[in-house]
Amino acid sequence: SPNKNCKRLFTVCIEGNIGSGKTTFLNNFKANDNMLVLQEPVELWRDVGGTNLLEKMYKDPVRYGCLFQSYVQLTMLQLHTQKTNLPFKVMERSVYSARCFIENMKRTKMLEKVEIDILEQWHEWCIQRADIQTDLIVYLRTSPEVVYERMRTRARKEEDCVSLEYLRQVHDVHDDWLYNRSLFSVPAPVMVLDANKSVSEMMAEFEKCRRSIFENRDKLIME
Ligand SMILES: Cc1cc2cn([C@H]3C[C@H](O)[C@@H](CO)O3)c(=O)nc2[nH]1
Repeated sequence: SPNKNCKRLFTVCIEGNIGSGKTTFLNNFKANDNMLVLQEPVELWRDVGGTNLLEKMYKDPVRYGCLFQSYVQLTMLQLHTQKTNLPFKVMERSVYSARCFIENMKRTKMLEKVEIDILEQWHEWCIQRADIQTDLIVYLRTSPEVVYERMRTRARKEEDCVSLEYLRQVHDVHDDWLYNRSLFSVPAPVMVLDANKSVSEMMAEFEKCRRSIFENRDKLIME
């Protein structure tokens, strides 16, 4: 049944590098009772029937990169297709940014051609056949040096071997996709925010973003 104001669901995906402030930004949306807020299912990736697949991927990306990304794809697809009667859904990352991480593994030769082919076929099927309507992408754009410091401070144990060089690579793929628009097609309008700012300065950015989502929802929805 359509949500209470009889308009179709409006979906926002928050994208950005590791440490770009997505979770903090996303948590602000939880204050709205008309939004389904879906954080990245990292806890699932850390415990796949007792296996910490995130840790294994970072320790041995050649051996576990493909398996990890295929599980990420499944868990993201589950979130994209999660039904709600609420008018808004806000997700942390997406099957689109999953493709960015796969692209980076391709660029850095972590994946064999056959692994890339299978992951891309899965991705293509998701895009063609699954209902993953996206209406707005919010890109928390950062510099690799800034997110490197934040990542070190946050000290997620699986990331303790992540280098600044890796963050530069992930940044470049996100920038090619969402800023330079020179990589994959962009499935929705993009709002680029300067996420190098402090948490308090980001609150103002968040407020602007939240207001423009509500005010421009009708305009932003592409029929
Ligand atoms: C869609 C998608 C999210 C995602 C996260 N990650 C990693 C980056 C961080 O270290 C951790 C949580 O975002 O998982 C990844 O390697 N590949 C991914 N693909």
